Amino acid sequence: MLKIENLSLATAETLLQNFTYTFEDGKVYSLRAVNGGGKTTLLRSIASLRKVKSGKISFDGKPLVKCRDQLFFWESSEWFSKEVSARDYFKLIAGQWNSKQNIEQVISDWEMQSYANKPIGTYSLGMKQKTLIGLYEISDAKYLLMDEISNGLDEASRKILFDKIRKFKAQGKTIIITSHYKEDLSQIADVSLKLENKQIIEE
Ligand SMILES: Nc1ncnc2c1ncn2[C@@H]1O[C@H](COP(=O)(O)OP(=O)(O)OP(=O)(O)O)[C@@H](O)[C@H]1O
Repeated sequence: MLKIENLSLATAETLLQNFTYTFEDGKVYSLRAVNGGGKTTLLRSIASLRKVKSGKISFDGKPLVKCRDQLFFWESSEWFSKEVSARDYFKLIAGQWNSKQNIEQVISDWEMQSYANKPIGTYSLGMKQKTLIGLYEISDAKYLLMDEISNGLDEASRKILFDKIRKFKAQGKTIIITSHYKEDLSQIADVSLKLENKQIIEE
C-alpha cells in the first residue's frame, strides 16, 4: 500500500494542504485536476523527484529510498533521448528495475516491430507514447504513476492500454493515472479522485 500522511505541496503557491490518504494494492486510481492544478507535482513528489514541504510518503511502510525498483514513473516522452531506440530503452529499464519481463512480447503487443530499433527522434507522437507505456510493463514495478498516459493514442491503442492496466491491477499493482476529464478513465478506475482547493477528494 502507498500511504500519504499530512502531505503539503507548494510551488509558487500551495497546491495541497495536509493530505492524508492510503492507496490500496490492486486498485486503479484516477486523479483529475484543472490545468496547473498540481497533478504532475504530486506524482513527482511521490516519486521523490522533488522535495515536499511537509508530510510522509511510504510504500508498504518503507520510504522509497529502501524500495526504489518498486515504483515506476516516466513523466512524459520529453524524457526520451532522441538518438536511442525503444528496444534499447526497454533493455535499460529491465536492467535498472531488475525485471524479467519479456521485451519482445511487449514490442509485439504494441505492434512496434517495424520501428523498435529506430531512434525515438523518428517516432510519431503515438509511437513515443507506446514506448513510454511499454516501459511501465517492462519495469514490473508495483507502484505505477502515470501522467496523462493515454495522450496521443488511437482507439485501438487505448484499448490495449486499458487491457494492460487491468492486467497490472490483477497482479496486485497500485496504479495512479492522471487525466483532465472525469469520463476519460471511468472504464478502468476503481476510485476517482479530484484535486481541488488544496485537497484531494473521492468523487
Ligand atoms: N518546476 C517548477 N517551478 C515552479 N513552478 C512550478 C514548477 N512545476 C510546476 N510548477 C507550478 O505548479 C503548479 C502545478 O503544476 P503541475 O504541472 O503540477 O499541474 P498539472 O495539474 O499537472 O497541470 P496540467 O494539467 O497543465 O499538466 C503550476 O502553477 C505550475 O506553474
